[in-house]
Amino acid sequence: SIADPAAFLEQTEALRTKDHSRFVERLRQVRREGPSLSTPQQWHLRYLDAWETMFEGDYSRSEAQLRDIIGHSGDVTLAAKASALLLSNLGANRRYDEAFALANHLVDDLPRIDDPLARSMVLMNLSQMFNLAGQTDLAIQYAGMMESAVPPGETLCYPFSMRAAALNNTGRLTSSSPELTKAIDACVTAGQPILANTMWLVLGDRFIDEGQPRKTLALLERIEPSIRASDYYAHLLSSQVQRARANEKLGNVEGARKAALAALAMGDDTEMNEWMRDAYGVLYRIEKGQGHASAALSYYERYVAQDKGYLDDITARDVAFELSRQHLLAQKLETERLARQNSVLRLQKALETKAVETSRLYIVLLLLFLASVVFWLLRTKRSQLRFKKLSWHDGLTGIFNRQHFMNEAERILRSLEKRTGDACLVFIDLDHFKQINDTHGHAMGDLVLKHAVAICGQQLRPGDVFGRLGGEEFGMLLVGCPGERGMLVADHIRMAIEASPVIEEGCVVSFSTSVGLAATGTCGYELQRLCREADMALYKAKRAGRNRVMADTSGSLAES
Ligand SMILES: Nc1nc2c(ncn2[C@@H]2O[C@H](COP(=O)(O)OP(=O)(O)OP(=O)(O)O)[C@@H](O)[C@H]2O)c(=O)[nH]1
Repeated sequence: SIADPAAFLEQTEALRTKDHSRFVERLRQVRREGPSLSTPQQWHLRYLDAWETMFEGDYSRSEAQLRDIIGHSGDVTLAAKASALLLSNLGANRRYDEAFALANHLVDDLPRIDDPLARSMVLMNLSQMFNLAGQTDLAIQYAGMMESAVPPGETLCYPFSMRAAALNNTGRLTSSSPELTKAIDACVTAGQPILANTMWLVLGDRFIDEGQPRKTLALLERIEPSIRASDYYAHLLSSQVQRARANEKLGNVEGARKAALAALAMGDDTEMNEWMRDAYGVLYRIEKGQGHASAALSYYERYVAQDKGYLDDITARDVAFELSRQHLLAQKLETERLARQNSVLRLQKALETKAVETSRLYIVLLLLFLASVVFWLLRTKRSQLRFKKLSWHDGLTGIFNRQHFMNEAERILRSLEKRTGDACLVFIDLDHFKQINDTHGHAMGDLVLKHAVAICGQQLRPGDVFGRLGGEEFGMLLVGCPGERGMLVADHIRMAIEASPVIEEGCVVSFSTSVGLAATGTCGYELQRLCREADMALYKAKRAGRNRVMADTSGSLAES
């Protein structure tokens, strides 16, 4: 019984041409015993069934089985073997277009087929297919590939047979060619009767062509039991035809006729091949030789029909091969075109990327430019402001200069006038400042000016305006301040200055100020008038002995 189904199926496969009847018997055994098979084993069994179906000549059923295996088994090796078998199936059915298309696929697939047996089968069928197409060089090349990688357990029988068959097709093979002898030896040693018979029959043909028909007959005598045992249709037919031809050559008319008729009895009339043609040829010549004109004509017509069919077949193969080659070439060109198109697209993409990068760069540059413009504008604005500020302020004391003081005073007076608010314009002049300069130096003079400004600043309120009018003379606009209060503030300033001398490097410099005041309440809001009045009051204070505050000439305010 079947203990190891996987091994059993392997062994069965190895027997398929070696011992065909045992092969068939073992397939029956599997059916009988029905061992449980894994999915891959089930597919393997289906493949062996397909092989046998084809061997028995049921090509269409075999084709369906093989296509099922190729499409659905999911087993690369088995699919390759099935494809190889399908190739010879299509070839045998003269479906050359499909056969060569498949052959081209298999040539492409070859590098991916690792399994040695599957690879060998593919190579063998490719060799056969190309031999059929008259591409003997290719056929020999694939036989050579088979030869250099014989799978374990296999022999050189297949590759040598393929090579001999291809050489036979070229017309270069003779009965003594070493290629033929080697093939026969290898197949006999390997115990491959079918392949050995194929080679023997080639030898038989060569003997006839070389004018040694006796040797052919002797050979046929020897191999007949094996041919009968194998029950291989092609051999049964071709050996009869060979016998007929050999007998014809020897002038053995009856033997020739008998063999030719036996051959014709095997096939049917729709069959077109060189053997049927040769059988009709032999019969035609026999009838003609015997003067049977009508029989001769009838055989001749059959002969011509077969010959035409055979030649048509050869043409069909050539055309199919040529077509498949053109198709392949077209595919290759298309692939190259696509590759070129791809590289153009790649270049375009690279260009687009570059363009995007460039525009990005432009944007960045533009932004940088804008940023620098904004920065430059800000800087300009800042320096403008700084210059403006500088132009508004006195360099030594930091308070408003004369011009800006006047502008500001004018502006404020305008708005005070509208709401009749109060303000006092106060002019302050340091007393005998020239003496300070002369006695203590100009630097000390500067210090005294700054000191005086600091003291005045302490007496001011936010909103008041303070500026240096020139030299040691200062101006103040006390905003929201009526005359009387202005006099008090001015006197405060005077007293504060008098009470805080400058002490510098052990040197004490005391100084005083004279102050003139003009109030809006008495002089109105006209700046010029206020200035005049304040100036006159200051003059009066100087004249009256300095270190005092005097109000405008309207006289309502007292001296302090
Ligand atoms: N150190 C210093 N001296 C200045 C500055 N501006 C003007 N002066 C000096 O101030 C002095 C002003 O003198 P005068 O106008 O004669 O008046 P005064 O000496 O203060 O006498 P009275 O005003 O009459 O009390 C001059 O000697 C100027 O040189 C300055 O910015 N720094």
